[in-house]
Amino acid sequence: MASPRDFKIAPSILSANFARLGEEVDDVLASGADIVHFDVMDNHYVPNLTIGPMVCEALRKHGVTAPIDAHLMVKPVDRLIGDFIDAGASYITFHPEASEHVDRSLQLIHDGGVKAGLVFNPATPLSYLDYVMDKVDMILLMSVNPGFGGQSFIPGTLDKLREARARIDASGRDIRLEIDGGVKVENIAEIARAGADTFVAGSAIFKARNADEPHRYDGVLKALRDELASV
Ligand SMILES: O=C(CO)[C@@H](O)[C@H](O)COP(=O)(O)O
Repeated sequence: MASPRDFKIAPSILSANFARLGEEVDDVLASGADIVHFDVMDNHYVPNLTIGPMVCEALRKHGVTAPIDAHLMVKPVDRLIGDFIDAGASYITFHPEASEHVDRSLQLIHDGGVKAGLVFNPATPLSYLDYVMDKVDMILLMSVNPGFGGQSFIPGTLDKLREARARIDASGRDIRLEIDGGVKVENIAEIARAGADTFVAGSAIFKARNADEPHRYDGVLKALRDELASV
């Protein structure tokens, strides 16, 4: 299992103010976040419509140098992979049931020099990993059904995290185990104990600006890290 030093916090910009997205990303990174979690929704695979590669590229041009973790909630998958590679994504993750050829999609991502991951909805079995474990750099478990921020963490995800952690440990590979949905100060330690090392949090962070500095999120990020330090 990852040591506490390996824990990473990835604010989901789905909950940021899109009218001032560049500043929001600057603010949350300056406040101590590690990774920008970039939710791509297509109103087809999931019932919501968000942002695409042009916005990812705009964040890079704005000066964002932190890793950008592009979570593709889209179907089909492959036609967007090249665009996100060109736009500067650091990780590209996709849902295996949305890809015609999972192995090929992973290969396309790696061919672009980008880290690749698979995303599992609450009811999607981890068996999709069976023949591609050597080709994933990240496993993302959804602890809500994808499409919207602000939902409650599905408790059954804790057992799935334990199973995913066992698979990663057995593989001996350096694979991040990311959790997404309903992550808050109150439950992040329990989620970390179940095996996660990378924590996506949207509403918990972007609805918790510092009381005295409206453009900072240090307070909530410190609270999340304090909880992780107790694990
Ligand atoms: O991908 C998704 C939802 O589909 C997530 O990234 C949410 O944006 C997380 O939001 P919170 O549950 O943390 O508010």
